[in-house]
Amino acid sequence: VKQFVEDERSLIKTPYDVQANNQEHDSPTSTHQIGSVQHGSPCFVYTLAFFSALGGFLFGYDTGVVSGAMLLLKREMNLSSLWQELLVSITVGAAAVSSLAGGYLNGLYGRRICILLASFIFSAGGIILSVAHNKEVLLCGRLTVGLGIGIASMTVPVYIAEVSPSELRGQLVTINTLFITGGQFVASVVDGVFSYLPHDGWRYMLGLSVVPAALQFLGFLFLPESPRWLLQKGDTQNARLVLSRIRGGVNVDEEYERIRSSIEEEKIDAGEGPVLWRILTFAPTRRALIVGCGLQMFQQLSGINTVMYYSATILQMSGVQDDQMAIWLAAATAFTNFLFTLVGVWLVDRVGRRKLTLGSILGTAVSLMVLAAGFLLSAQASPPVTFHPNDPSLHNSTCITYGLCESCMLNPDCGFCYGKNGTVVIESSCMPVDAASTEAAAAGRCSNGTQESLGVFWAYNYCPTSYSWIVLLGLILYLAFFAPGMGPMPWTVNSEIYPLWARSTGNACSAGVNWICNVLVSLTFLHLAQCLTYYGAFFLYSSLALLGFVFVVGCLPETKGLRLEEIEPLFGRQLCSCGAGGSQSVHYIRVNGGNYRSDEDVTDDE
Ligand SMILES: O[C@H]1[C@H](O)[C@@H](O)[C@H](O)[C@@H](O)[C@H]1O
Repeated sequence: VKQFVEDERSLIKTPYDVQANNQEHDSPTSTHQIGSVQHGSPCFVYTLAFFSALGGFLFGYDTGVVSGAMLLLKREMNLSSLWQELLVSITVGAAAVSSLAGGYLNGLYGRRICILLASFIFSAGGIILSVAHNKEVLLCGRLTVGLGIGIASMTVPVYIAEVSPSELRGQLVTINTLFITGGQFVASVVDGVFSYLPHDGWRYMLGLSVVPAALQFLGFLFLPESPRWLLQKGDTQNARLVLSRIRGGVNVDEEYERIRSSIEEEKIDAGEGPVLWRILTFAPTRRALIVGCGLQMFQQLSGINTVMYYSATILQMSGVQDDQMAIWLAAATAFTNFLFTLVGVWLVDRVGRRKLTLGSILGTAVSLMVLAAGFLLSAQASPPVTFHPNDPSLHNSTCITYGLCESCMLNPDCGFCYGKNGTVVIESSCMPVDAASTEAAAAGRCSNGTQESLGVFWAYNYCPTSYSWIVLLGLILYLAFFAPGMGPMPWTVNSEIYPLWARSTGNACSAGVNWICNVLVSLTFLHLAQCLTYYGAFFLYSSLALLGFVFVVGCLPETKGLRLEEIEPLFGRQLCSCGAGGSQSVHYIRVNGGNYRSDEDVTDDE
């Protein structure tokens, strides 16, 4: 530590620093031009962003890997559907709880310790999962990784935002979401590869997350704390050293002074009592919290995780019969999500957060309508049940009571067994699904292993249709619109809209809202589909996305290019009147230490 401090001290005295100081004094405008400050080489900042975003990778990997692992686990451990559901949702539930707790830990111990803690928890969870010998230990492992995901999901964007120069901030925080979708893609490839192993493939799937987790842990042993957090805690010397290190010595004094004076001003705003109470009772932070939580809520309510989770089914509807093929096509879906998030990284600091989010959510709503229309047309053309097998073992089954493939498919206990004459469906029946696998019927022509020889097909969760191309089109459009904007922007915007004193708690609340809505949407999708059918469910998501569009039009100000300290004033105006891109032309002044007002409205006396 001593050596580190010495090194850092010598860094301050570099010619760079002298040059920076001179420049600053020569140029009277340098502290007031929005986004005009040129920083030194961002190499170190990229390194910081990479190691932090490994947290995003683990978030994506651990949420994505479970669907493939479950296919093997349910066979090897004989899991009931309740246990399968438990193993999937306990992770998301734990993430919701720990993201909320993460706010407190972040404020108290700092971003770096929280990232170290999350990577330690991820490693421990990975180890528990890979050596698990029964389902209870598995559950404990899934709960552990969930705790890691929650802390990482709220800490990493905050850390990256706080160490980035303003002109790169959007891009660097969005890289975290790129890593989330990258993690989901890698997980689907790992699932595909290890699904060929006859035994224990799931141990590798679940255990491999230890590698990036350990890498992040080791990396963060050597990486610094956020200078903003250090300054807030009064550790001025280290804050100055770290800032100098991450800026390569350029413009350090200016940034240091700006953060320091903003912390001083914030002390006046912050008031007394618990942070959440102070956020709620101070208008600008209350508005920021509504915007942050609203964005996270609409991200999940527009159904990303059902689309990802059911992509295999959607693709099966498009005519892919083979299960192994469906796994690989689900990997293609995850890759598309990743690819379009890359577009978001490229766009965010060019077009700005507001335009990107608006275009994305509108496109998402339209794509959901296309998806719904595809499902609607498929349902209308749903083939009827024409063959009723006379098997006494089926007499108690509800499956044989359905008259259409559509209703048969919506019952998770049933599947559709049919023959083909050219493209026409013939001799179709609705049969109970095999208890061990959804790949075959419990009895009759479509029971295990006999389909091919009898020339019949088994459709679980979908109906044979000629409109599947519309559904496929909807899926691709959905990912193309959602991934660049609605995927990353809620995380990016939340990392920058709160003042320092409210940042940990604000992000904890909004991340909590994200995880709670995630659980809600995933747990209700099947019931929703049963009550409203697939097209009803997707029309509902589409309407929610449209509602989100209205919310974004009214409430999301542009934060592109602004320094973190310049963003709070944007929320000094009434909520839902922060118009498009106003930040570049309107200047705000804090009046008498209270609310911000546009400088045009403030009199000289004030
Ligand atoms: O931003 C991410 C990303 O879009 C992921 O693909 C999704 O699974 C997460 O729920 C979301 O928070």
